[in-house]
Amino acid sequence: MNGTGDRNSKRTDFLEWQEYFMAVAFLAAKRSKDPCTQVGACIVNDDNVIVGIGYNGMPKGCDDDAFSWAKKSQNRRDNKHLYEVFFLVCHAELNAILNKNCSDIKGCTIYVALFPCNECAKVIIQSGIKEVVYMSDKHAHKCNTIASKKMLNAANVKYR
Ligand SMILES: O=c1ccn([C@H]2C[C@H](O)[C@@H](COP(=O)(O)O)O2)c(=O)[nH]1
Ligand SMILES: [Zn+2]
Repeated sequence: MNGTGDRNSKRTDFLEWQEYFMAVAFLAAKRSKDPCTQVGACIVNDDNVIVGIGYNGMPKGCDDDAFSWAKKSQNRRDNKHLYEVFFLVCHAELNAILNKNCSDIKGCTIYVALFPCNECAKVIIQSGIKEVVYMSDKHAHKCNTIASKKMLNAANVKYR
């Protein structure tokens, strides 16, 4: 339909590219087992072709049921964020980059549900991605997000 019910003319209520790619990122996030924060990422090239998708999950071979998803376990080694700094979980952006279906993602854009952390910013920069489009910046006040923005700025990776 075209938004007015007219079946003889082009639809007008279709998803714009950006809405579509962000929706794909959110769909990928639905695969995450993280009880608190589900993150999806979708990498797109200049031809509007999706070249990588990922979500936050335990590394391959690390059983979702054997590794802890807790944030504040008494034994800090059982937390998904070991010692608040190192992560057990593979982040959505890392997975999307590792899952790329082409040899090179230089110049691509990554759509993410959550602003990338410092670790993801490093991988984004090194992969040659030139732009980050994000939905939530709920950790903007945290050191890792501030460091992430500092690195992205220095490397001339745009974000919006
Ligand atoms: O750049 C990022 C930052 C975080 N994530 C994932 C990693 C975790 O599974 C959650 C964050 O958990 P909280 O309980 O909100 O601390 O988000 C990511 O994929 N990419
Ligand atoms: Zn990250």
